[in-house]
Amino acid sequence: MPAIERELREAEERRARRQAEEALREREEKYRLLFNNAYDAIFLNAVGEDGSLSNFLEVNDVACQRMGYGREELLGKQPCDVVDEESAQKMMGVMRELLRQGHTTFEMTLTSKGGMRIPVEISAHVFPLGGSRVVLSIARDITERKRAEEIIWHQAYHDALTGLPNRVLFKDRLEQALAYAHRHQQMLSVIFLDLDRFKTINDTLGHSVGDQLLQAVAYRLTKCVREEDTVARMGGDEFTLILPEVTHVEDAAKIAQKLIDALKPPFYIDGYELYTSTSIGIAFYPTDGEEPETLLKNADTAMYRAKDQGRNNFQLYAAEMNSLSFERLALGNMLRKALDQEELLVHYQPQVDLDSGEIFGMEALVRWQHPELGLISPLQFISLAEETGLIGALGEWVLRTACAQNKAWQLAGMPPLRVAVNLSARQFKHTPLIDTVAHVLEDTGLDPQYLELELTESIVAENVEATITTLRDLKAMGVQLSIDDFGTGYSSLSYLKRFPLDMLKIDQSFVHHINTDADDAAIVTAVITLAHSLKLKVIAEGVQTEEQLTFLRAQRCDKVQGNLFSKPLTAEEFGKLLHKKKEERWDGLLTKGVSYG
Ligand SMILES: Nc1nc2c(ncn2[C@@H]2O[C@@H]3COP(=O)(O)O[C@H]4[C@@H](O)[C@H](n5cnc6c(=O)[nH]c(N)nc65)O[C@@H]4COP(=O)(O)O[C@H]3[C@H]2O)c(=O)[nH]1
Repeated sequence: MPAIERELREAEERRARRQAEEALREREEKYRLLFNNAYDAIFLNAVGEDGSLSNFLEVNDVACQRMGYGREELLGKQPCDVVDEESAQKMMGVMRELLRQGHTTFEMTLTSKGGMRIPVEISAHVFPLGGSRVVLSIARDITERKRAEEIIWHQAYHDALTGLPNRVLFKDRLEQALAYAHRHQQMLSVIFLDLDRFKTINDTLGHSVGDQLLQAVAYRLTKCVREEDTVARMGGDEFTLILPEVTHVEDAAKIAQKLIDALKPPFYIDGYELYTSTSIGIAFYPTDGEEPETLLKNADTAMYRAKDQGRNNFQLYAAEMNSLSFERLALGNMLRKALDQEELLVHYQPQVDLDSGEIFGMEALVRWQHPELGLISPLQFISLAEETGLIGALGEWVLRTACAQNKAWQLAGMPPLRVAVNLSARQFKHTPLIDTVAHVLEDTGLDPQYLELELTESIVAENVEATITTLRDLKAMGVQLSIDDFGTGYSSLSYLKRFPLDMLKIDQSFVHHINTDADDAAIVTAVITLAHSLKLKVIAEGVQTEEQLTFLRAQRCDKVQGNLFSKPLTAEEFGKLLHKKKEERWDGLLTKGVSYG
């Protein structure tokens, strides 16, 4: 081919190549323009062998802008780095579907660099590219749509005036709460509340004032309950509450009282000082019904009973519970005051060593001297103190009083004795026991060896490992430890070996019948033998007769306590007894069977 012709052809080829390259660049430019100016964020990822997604291979400008990242920065990330935890989990399920079908659409939430959550609808497709597979994801920002959906949802399920859940949402929540309570075998209570004489306010002062009052009432009601409780407005002046996980009837009664009290202070609306009160009905799952409708109906019935009773009170659907619950509620409030107003006192019951015949210690027993009701037994108020959370303060008060009194006797020249103080199960579990005991011993100056803590079987059997740790800490302090009411509870002897105990206390219910009931006698004998084999001392409580004492001595019981020797005494009486007994032994008593006190 002539040179000129070759040159022309080559020039033509170069021109064609340039044109093709130009066309390719233009096309690429167009695609890039489209890619970067699309309304949606676009991401490209490779799919690994195991179906996982690679780092972003490509992202458009919109993706960078919305997510607040620079391009290079975003390219270094994986999808799971830019979504919240819930979305990350969702993506795993979605990936399976995507790889199976080749495409899918789903909603999730992206997290921007600044931590902002961006709800998006993702449309994802899988394509083959260069021998492997890639996923192209187009993410449409649906913030506005979500907001609109939320507003619509809120309007459908909430009361427009107060913003509280409405009847529909209340029913839905109640159904869910009932299903949960059923699964976990828990109680649940439904409260129905109606404002007293609301109609009068509405009719005389107008709807605007009425509406504002309802809003203010709604606000006060929600302040009385926990976040997981539901307060709803059923319409008019009727409100309902769901209290999940109420463990005692008294808990619901207490909240009802709180609601009543919350509405007592005046409301200031449009220059008026308004007073309202409420009548409340309470129904419980499962005792008063298992269906939402039944529970609501029964709470409503109880509410009408409260109205009949003169308004401004609450009633339980099961009428027989009312007096009990009121009584305990009132007593709980009184107990709180009793602690402040020093109506509590400690009595001391001597404990006698059967070898020496001497008083070796005393049990501290709390008493409540109520100004009108008289002396109230601890059996009545200890459980109440546990339920109301007062046990921590009460227990510490008893411990401090008993230790201080014991130290005072020692300083007065009495032979040093050991004071035994009861610990309740809740006190053991829920209060910083070790710190409390250490502080009390330090403050009172009592040598730890003169303090004994009496635990019940239920304490030690409940959480063995935690109990062992606590008991070891107490023991390390030098405190004595005993098990109270032995034999009444869990009858598992296996733990005895594992606990650092000093003494075992035989419950008085066995002691009472040791001379008449062969079984009780056999149990007492067995317990003494067992305790001795574990190197524990045994004390029998509730010893009332000489026959019982004779039996216990024959069985080699170490120590005794009971009305045969002395009933629990005031601190003053006990001091006098110590004075009197300072020189004497209790042998005479033991052999002659004379009782003191
Ligand atoms: N029938 C009869 N009873 C006798 C005799 N000897 C003693 N008792 C009574 O038996 C109870 C012995 O105390 P407990 O088993 O620890 O049983 C105590 C203890 O579990 C609890 N308790 C008392 N004070 C406290 C305290 O400060 N804290 C805690 N957590 N519980 C306490 O209340 C329970 C009852 O205490 P109390 O009514 O003082 O009743 C005392 C005592 O008065 C007797 O010969 N015959």
